[in-house]
Amino acid sequence: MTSGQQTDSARGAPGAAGPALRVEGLSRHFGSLRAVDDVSFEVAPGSRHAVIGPNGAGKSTLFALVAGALPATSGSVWLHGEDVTSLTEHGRARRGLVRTFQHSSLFLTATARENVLLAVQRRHGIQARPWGAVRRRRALLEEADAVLERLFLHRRSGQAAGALSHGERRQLEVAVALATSPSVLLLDEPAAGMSPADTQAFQEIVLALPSDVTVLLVEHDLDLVFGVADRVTVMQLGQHLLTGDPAQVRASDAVQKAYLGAEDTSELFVDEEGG
Ligand SMILES: Nc1ncnc2c1ncn2[C@@H]1O[C@H](COP(=O)(O)OP(=O)(O)OP(=O)(O)O)[C@@H](O)[C@H]1O
Repeated sequence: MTSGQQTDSARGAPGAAGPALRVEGLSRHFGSLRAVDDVSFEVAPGSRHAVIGPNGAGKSTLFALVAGALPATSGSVWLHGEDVTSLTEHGRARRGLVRTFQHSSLFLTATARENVLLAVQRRHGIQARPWGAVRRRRALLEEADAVLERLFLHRRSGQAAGALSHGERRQLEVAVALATSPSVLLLDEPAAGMSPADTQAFQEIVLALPSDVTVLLVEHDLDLVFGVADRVTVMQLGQHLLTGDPAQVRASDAVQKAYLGAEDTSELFVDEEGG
């Protein structure tokens, strides 16, 4: 079974209608600062949903609240209709809400394949005796290789993670997350530090993710956001400004003013037609 071939139970409630992810009145205060202030929005199953906003808008804090890395001051996080607010990051990951890390969490001396294999093994609960029977080993390797191929890393599978380029490492981080079989994949500023060419390549990777994996992406790079997202949430000063489809967000005066703090917004959203 590959990451794209999962049981309904691994994806949350079988055949569940309703959002894959919902945040309801979510707040996080640091002293008197409301870094995230009463934010509510929903992420539809299978969506590529981006969270954007100017510096200090609260995106990273929101991401940490959703992932379970930071406790909320108030509000709740729902995964496939289940309230996961009280669960740790690990508990949420076990239910399918899996994040990548902005800073590398890879074993740099292990190969790309070994990094993915470890995640596959963890998913199957194999820790003490990783290799077991030959047949089982082969099945696990096939699963790891399928993930590497989906992430366009199969030609690099024998390379040590530390020998990969920055962009390839970011790909591998997604591969490791995908190998744990998430229903909702959280991507934390994947384009940070990437060259334009790497960012372009990463766009293809996000587009190639299994369609039944819901993706929530926090990202600065608007080219990447508008290249992959079917839904965008905009934050400003900790508050939810707008959730809409990309065209609505591009057309919103409020969004453009939030970014520039001014009326001159002509350069902000440049699409391929130059508009
Ligand atoms: N641990 C913390 N303690 C105090 N203030 C914090 C903490 N983390 C974030 N903040 C503040 O909360 C606000 C939101 O920060 P956050 O990093 O979530 O915004 P962001 O939208 O991700 O910004 P950027 O785009 O610059 O990464 C900022 O004013 C920030 O200084």
